[in-house]
Amino acid sequence: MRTALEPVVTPVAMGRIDRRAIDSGIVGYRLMLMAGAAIAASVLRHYGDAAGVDVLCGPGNNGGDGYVAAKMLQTSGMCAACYSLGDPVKLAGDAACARDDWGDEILSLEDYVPTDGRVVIDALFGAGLQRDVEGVAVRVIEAVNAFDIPVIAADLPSGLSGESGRVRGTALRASRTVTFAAPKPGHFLLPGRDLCGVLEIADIGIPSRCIEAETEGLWLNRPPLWRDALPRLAANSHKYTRGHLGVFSGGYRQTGAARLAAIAGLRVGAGLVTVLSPASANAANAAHLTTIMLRTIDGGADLDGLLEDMRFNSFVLGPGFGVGEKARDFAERILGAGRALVLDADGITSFAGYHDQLAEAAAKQDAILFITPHQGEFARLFPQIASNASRSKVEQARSAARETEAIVVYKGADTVVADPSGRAAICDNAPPWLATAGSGDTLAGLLGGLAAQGMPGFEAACAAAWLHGEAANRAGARLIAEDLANNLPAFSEFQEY
Ligand SMILES: NC(=O)C1=CN([C@@H]2O[C@H](COP(=O)(O)OP(=O)(O)OC[C@H]3O[C@@H](n4cnc5c(N)ncnc54)[C@H](OP(=O)(O)O)[C@@H]3O)[C@@H](O)[C@H]2O)[C@@H](O)CC1
Ligand SMILES: Nc1ncnc2c1ncn2[C@@H]1O[C@H](COP(=O)(O)OP(=O)(O)O)[C@@H](O)[C@H]1O
Ligand SMILES: [K+]
Repeated sequence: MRTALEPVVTPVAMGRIDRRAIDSGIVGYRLMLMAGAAIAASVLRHYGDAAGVDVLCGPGNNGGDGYVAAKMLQTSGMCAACYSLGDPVKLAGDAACARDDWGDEILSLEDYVPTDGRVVIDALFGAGLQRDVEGVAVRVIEAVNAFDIPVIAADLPSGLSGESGRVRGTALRASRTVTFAAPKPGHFLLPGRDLCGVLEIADIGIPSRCIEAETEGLWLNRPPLWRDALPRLAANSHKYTRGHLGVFSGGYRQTGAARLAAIAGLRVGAGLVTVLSPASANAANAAHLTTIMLRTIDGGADLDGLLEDMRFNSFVLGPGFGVGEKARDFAERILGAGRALVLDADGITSFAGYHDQLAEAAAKQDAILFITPHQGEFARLFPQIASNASRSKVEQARSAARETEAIVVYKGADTVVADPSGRAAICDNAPPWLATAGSGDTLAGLLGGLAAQGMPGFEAACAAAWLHGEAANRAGARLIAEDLANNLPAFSEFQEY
């Protein structure tokens, strides 16, 4: 069985999905019963021998899920207590039904005290969190966090924005989070991912057609998103049909980054890889290269000569290259010649303040531009987008992609890939030991190598980011960047993933 795509939906889109399901004849309260049942099942599965469960219920439907879970746990023999934020008489709609079905005492949240041996169900706020948490909710959230007891969050840990993964004032730290129908960006974007603990996605009976109808081009970055676009070898493939990647080297003291990128590009399948080096760095490069070729490129005229060879179809520019006019000039010549360019590191910083010039170059016929900024580089190239903290990392990456006609790989533990059409994917497979010198250079090389093989841009960027994380997982925690290329999985491994 081939696993399906995994859409990620914003809380606003989730509201539309709920409405579609209800309009198609599914009773809204039935969805809440299923949601509460999924939370109760998780408590029983993981904390079935707890002394009891304290359910913290908010003023909306998230609170409703809490009352349903409390009732089910009580029915199954577990001691359950409900605490309400605000007057439970004011609950409306499905949440009021859930309160009535609970039918037992409801205590005030003011009176809640964390107790050792008991489990907490956090049903204060979910998708409807609109502003910073305040008052008694803050006090309770901080008390629970300090007490270190198991917390199962309904939909989202309270205080976490499902849209951006950011904290609104304060947020609970959950052991597990049970969300419904589809995950939200805040489950994967930092710090949200850390606050959710283990994520469970419960099927509450919403038909997949309702989810698909509201999917807004955002997915979890997993092989089903790009495996069909991976380069495939034919019996008559030869090295030139697999593409020729050129990687620019820095000066003689900055050559290692280019070689890391070059070896990754070769290992991921480019037919040929050449390090393009200033004459001053040729000796350093030559001393370390075997399969990878070396060519001197000092100035624009050398590069124009090289670009006459159409077999050079993909380039990496930036790692160790140096910041300045030369990087801008080289990037513009490559894009002007209609090639794929991975602009990384110093290449990105060189365009700080020259962002329009980059967009103009990327719009050239046949050019494909990838930019792979980490947070600091992103802020340098897109200061206005980065300073708008109300927008999620996904929205920031999408804006950057639109503005520069580029495929943006906005790096970090929660790398986001976005293309100018608005498609985006969030990575969640990168281990923290990937934060090591040279790891970004390797990612640039992987991407350059996939682009050399003609893989479409968005898919190539998603595949490169996922393979990078997977290689790091396989290499293990003592990883150094040199290990990444040797730990790449074979494509055949997940073609049936
Ligand atoms: N829809 C469905 O079919 C299904 C939905 N389900 C569940 O519903 C949840 C969404 O429910 P929801 O939309 O009622 O929002 P919810 O998270 O309860 O919060 C809204 C309440 O909180 C209040 N409030 C907000 N921020 C606040 C703050 N900072 N400080 C204080 N108060 C604040 C806000 O007050 P207001 O802003 O109106 O003053 C309002 O009263 C979703 O996460 C899932 O668990 C499941 O049952 C499956 C079926
Ligand atoms: N905490 C982390 N967890 C997972 N991946 C990380 C983490 N920190 C960084 N990374 C990844 O490691 C790479 C680092 O790239 P970069 O910052 O350019 O480093 P360098 O310039 O040293 O190569 C990026 O792919 C980034 O997504
Ligand atoms: K919650």
